[in-house]
Parts: sequence; C-alpha cells; structure tokens
Amino acid sequence: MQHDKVLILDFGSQYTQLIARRVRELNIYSEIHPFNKIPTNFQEYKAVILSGSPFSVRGEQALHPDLTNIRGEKPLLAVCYGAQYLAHFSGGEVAPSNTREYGRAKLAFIKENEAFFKDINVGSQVWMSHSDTIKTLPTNGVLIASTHDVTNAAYRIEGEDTYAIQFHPEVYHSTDGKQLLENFLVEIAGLNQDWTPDSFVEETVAAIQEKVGNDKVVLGLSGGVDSTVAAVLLNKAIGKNLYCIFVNNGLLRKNEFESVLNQYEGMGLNVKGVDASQRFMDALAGIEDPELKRKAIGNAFIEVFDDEAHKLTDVKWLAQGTIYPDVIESVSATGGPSATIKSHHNVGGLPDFMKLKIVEPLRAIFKDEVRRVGATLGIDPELLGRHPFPGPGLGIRILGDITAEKVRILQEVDAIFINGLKEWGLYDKVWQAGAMLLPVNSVGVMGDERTYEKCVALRAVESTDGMTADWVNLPYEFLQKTSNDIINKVKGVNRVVYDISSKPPATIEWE
Ligand SMILES: Nc1ncnc2c1ncn2[C@@H]1O[C@H](COP(=O)(O)OP(=O)(O)OP(=O)(O)O)[C@@H](O)[C@H]1O
Ligand SMILES: O=c1[nH]c(=O)c2[nH+]cn([C@@H]3O[C@H](COP(=O)(O)O)[C@@H](O)[C@H]3O)c2[nH]1
Ligand SMILES: NC(=O)CC[C@H](N)C(=O)O
Ligand SMILES: [Mg+2]
Repeated sequence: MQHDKVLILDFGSQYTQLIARRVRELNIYSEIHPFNKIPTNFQEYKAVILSGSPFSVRGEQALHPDLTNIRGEKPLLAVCYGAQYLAHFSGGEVAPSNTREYGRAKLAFIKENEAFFKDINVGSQVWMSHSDTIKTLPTNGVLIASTHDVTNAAYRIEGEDTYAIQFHPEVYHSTDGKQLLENFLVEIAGLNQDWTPDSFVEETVAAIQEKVGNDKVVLGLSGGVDSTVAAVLLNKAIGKNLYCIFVNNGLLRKNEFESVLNQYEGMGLNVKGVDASQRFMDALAGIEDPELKRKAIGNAFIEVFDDEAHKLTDVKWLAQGTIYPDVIESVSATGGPSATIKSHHNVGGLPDFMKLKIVEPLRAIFKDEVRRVGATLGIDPELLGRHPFPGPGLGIRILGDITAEKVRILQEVDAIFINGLKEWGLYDKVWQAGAMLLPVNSVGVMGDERTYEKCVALRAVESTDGMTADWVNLPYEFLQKTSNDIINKVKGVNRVVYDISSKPPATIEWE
C-alpha cells in the first residue's frame, strides 16, 4: 500500500528533524530533503513544508531556491525562514525586527472560519525564534493570525493551499502545534493518517522480499536495538538466507561479546561472533584525531564484513541497522545546508571492491519508532530498552589514542556506572549513559602517596532520538557512591567528573 507522504525541504534549521517527527506522530510519513535537492519523484509527495533556517532572507548567503514549481502546485506550509522566504519570493517584504524574538508568545488574533486554525483559539501559546520579520505580506496574501508583537504571524495566499507561519509548530512549546500540522495536512491537504508500526512491518517485509529475492544477506548485528530490530525484520522476510555477524572490535563494553551472543540464543537468528579485536587495535594504533579514528574503525568493520562475506558463497547484500539520525548527522542532511557533525561509522558507503549491495530497512525511521516497530515484532522489552551504544564503541569515548590498557580502564569504569544505574533503578530513566576516559592526568593523594592518574567523565542524558539531549539530574547519593566505587576499584583512575552539558552544543559522545 502506498502512503501519502510529506516532503520537508530543509533550510538548515535545528528544528527540521522535529518537523519530521511531529508529522510522523500524526501517522503520516515524512522525509527531509535539502532545499536545493528536490527529489526526482516530487510528484509522489502530497504536501510540502519549508523549514526554518539560521540564515537571513536578506543576507548574502541567503538560500533562495525557485519555488515556482512548488507554490500553488502542492499544499505548502512555510515555517519561520520558510514563511519569510515565501513572502520575499512572492512580492512581500522582510526586514530586521526591532528586537530579536525568542521564546513564548500568544496568538492575539485569529481570522474566523479558517480550517488552518480549527480547534485553536486566541490565547494559544506559540514558540518564536527569529530576528527578521515579515513587514509586508506577499501578493494575494491574507493575514490569518497575529501575536501581540508580530502582526504577520500567519498568512495564507488567496486561491492556493499555501500557508505560512512565523512561529514553530514543531516545538513542544507551541501547545497547539500538532493540531496545526494536523489541520494543514489532514483538513487542508487531505492526507491519510495510515502510517503505523504495523503497516511499517508489513510493508518493509514485503519490500525486503522484493529487493533481495532469494539472495543471501549478511547483517552486522551489534546487540543494540537498531540492528536487532533490523535482523528480526529481515529474518521474517528471508529466514535462513540471513547471516548475522557480531564483531568484537575490542571496543565493546565489559563482557559484552559473550553476553550478547548468549542473549541471541533462542531468537531463531543465525548469528556468528567474530573476534577481530586485534585487527581494530592495529588499525587504531597511534591515531589521535577523532574523525581519523572513526574512519579507521569504519574501514576495519568493512574489512571484517568483507572477509566474512567471502567465507559464505554467493552473498550479495550487506544489511545494517542504520537509522535516520545516523544518516542526517553524517551527511549534513544529505548534502544540505546543515553542517557535518561527525562521520558515523556505518554511513560512509561501501568501497567498490566489496561488490555488496546495501539493505538498510530502518534507514528512514527514528529511534523511538524503531522501538515501537521492535515491540510490534515481539522483541524482548529489556533488549528494546537498552541504551544506544555507538558502533565505534569505547573507541570514541577514549579521547586521544587508544591502547589496550585504556580500554581495560574504561570498561571497568563503564561497568560500575551502568550496573549502578541498574541497581538504583535509574537505567530506564536515562536515555543513554556512558563514561569517557580523558587524556588528562591529575594529582591525587591515596594512602598518603601522591598519585598522578587518569580522569574519567560520566555522561547520562535524556533524549527522544539523540538529535538533542539534556544531561540527567542523577541523585547526588548515586553519584557519590559511583565515584567512590570507581576510584577505589579501578586502578589508574583518581578523579571522576560528571558532564553537565546539553546537546546542542555538546554532542553525546565526546568524539
Ligand atoms: N560490533 C558490531 N558488530 C557488527 N555490526 C555492528 C557492530 N556495531 C555496529 N554494527 C553495525 O552498525 C550499525 C549502527 O550501529 P548503532 O550503534 O547505530 O546501532 P545499533 O547498535 O544496532 O543500535 P543502538 O543504537 O541501540 O546501539 C548497527 O546497526 C550494526 O549494523
Ligand atoms: O552507530 C553509531 N556509530 C557512530 O559512529 C556513532 N557516533 C555517535 N553515535 C550515537 O549517536 C547518538 C548521537 O551521538 P552524538 O551526540 O555523539 O553525535 C548517540 O546515541 C551516540 O552514541 C553513533 N552510533
Ligand atoms: N528560525 C528561523 O527560521 C529564523 C529565520 C531567520 N534566520 C530569522 O532570524 O528571522
Ligand atoms: Mg550500537
């Protein structure tokens, strides 16, 4: 079954992913594409949303795509920069506002009988984040809402399904934001709300069967949520033709290789554990730069998969548990205006020599959606509740070069922290937690002796999808106990700090 889908054109706003999520929460499928790369299957999208942007419409670097083939052709919703640019493009005027507006505002005027504002009333709170303002509406523009400070807070274009808003409906602080998106997508654009986890499973299984047919597939299985859900989906689709490979890269958590392999027993998956720790350690020797480390790890993974694929005859596909944020963060919204933050190890693409085609059934969905799909597939809730753990593992939590001794230290520290969270009933309250080994020695005194040893940082965050995150307010008693345990039990560490930075700007992993 084909679902109605929404095209979100990204101008680089930090909130673009949130727009996609809000739309999907309405059970409508949405995709983000860079503003300057309209997909060739444009006709298949039922509605278009223009995102906000860090740029100014008036600036030299302004992003000015041609909207002629979009405006009036498809239902269009323009948000913030999108609304400003739509005005600018269509005969209106944008100017700097007297004060930069950031934060909450209330709708003070709403035009009557507008389907766009169905079930939304004067007084509704909206979230503003802009320093430009729409001074004059575009040709045929009709004012449909204002706040106390912003007259042109929402407008539409007469005779078209074109709507524009200065505020951000995708941000939770816009209390009726979801209703507004629903009004636009369902009332005005007439999209169906039928994209659900059940339908996702059914269609993905069918799509995999059609794509890979009778071919053999190898899958990188990590013990994490994403690859496990991908494996179960593929297993449902192609059964015995799926060969799962779990690589010990020497950068896993303490005892994780063995315990994960045990955990998969009884799930009906065909899993092989491959110990390649030495290969990774050799590849990483002496490398300090985070991006070079990531690349070295990514390459070593590829070599191991290639070797393993050669041991089986006739393998044509490599499957991975890549999810949407991996894709977005690695390739700057697929070549778009946002910056590359870090190269995720699994998104670089495969070298030509491998001749394997890629199958990534979760490539278009977010983490919480992956968990919902996993639940629909009947996967153990404990497994689905596992914190994310990056493919490069402890390799990107040991700042600077990696040695076997540093890995050992960090494994011990991490185990104390994570087991502590479980014992204290805090594990499920935290989205992700881990420890970083800093390239810093500091002075301590232990048993009247001077020590000069390593410092570790603990990090625990709340998040929904890893795109934004906030540090967790863990109880002092817990931090105190954990710090004591680490310093007393892990040789080589004499100082523990707790990371109290949110993302943005501080990413979850330190490298
Ligand atoms: N040790 C590993 N062995 C084999 N494949 C791996 C390993 N680590 C990562 N991968 C591959 O890289 C992909 C991306 O890793 P990532 O950590 O983002 O996902 P995950 O491990 O499946 O889930 P989670 O985010 O919950 O940790 C995985 O889905 C898997 O295909
Ligand atoms: O499979 C992965 N390969 C990688 O290279 C990688 N880098 C970061 N992460 C995970 O992604 C989420 C966001 O991480 P950052 O805030 O550090 O960018 C967090 O959940 C990170 O653990 C990775 N996962
Ligand atoms: N959030 C946005 O899209 C902001 C748009 C533009 N950069 C402004 O400051 O007005
Ligand atoms: Mg993982």
